[in-house]
Amino acid sequence: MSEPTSPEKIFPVSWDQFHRDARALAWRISADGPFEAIVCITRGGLVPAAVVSRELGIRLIETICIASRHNYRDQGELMILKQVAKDVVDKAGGKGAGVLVVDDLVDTGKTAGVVREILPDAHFATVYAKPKGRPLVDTFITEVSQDTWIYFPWDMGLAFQPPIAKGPVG
Ligand SMILES: O=P(O)(O)OC[C@H]1O[C@H](OP(=O)(O)OP(=O)(O)O)[C@H](O)[C@@H]1O
Ligand code: HPA
Ligand SMILES: [Mg+2]
Repeated sequence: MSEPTSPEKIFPVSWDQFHRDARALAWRISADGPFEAIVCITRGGLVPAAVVSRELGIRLIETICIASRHNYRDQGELMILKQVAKDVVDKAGGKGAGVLVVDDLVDTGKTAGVVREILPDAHFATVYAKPKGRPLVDTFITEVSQDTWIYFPWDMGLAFQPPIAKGPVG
């Protein structure tokens, strides 16, 4: 995906907003439980998983470590660096029933599709969703267009903003 140029194609998220959205996700999921374990998709899923586990009182947290963007935005070959532990997969019939899978967002759905193959009966939750990946998630909070890039707070820092009107600053 090329760099978006118009402001509406850029979706920056502050820590505050991310916390609020992750907590809203926990509220929305709470009726679908109880869940025995969370499987979070690293690395992006680590942050919402911390918030959701605190809100829903889930203390068994497992990871599946997947890397797909080896070069910032360019999606490359999807690599599973660490699988889900067998005892978590084996819960409730071996297909992930009672397991909550958490990620920060679903974009093309490639990552979610791979995890769904491993845990077909798990409940899949992301904070944000883009249209292509949306059918793969059970619960999400905010949808953005496919050509929007979401900037997460852990990828950003404070920076000077030039005024909207052109011309010399000051
Ligand atoms: O729906 P998809 O097109 O598969 O994209 C979504 C995935 O891409 C990002 O992870 P990434 O692989 O970049 O790694 P990271 O979580 O370590 O940043 C994001 O955190 C999702 O896991
Ligand atoms: O919009 C995005 N933002 C950050 N990481 C991502 N990984 C896939 N899509 C995105
Ligand atoms: Mg990720």
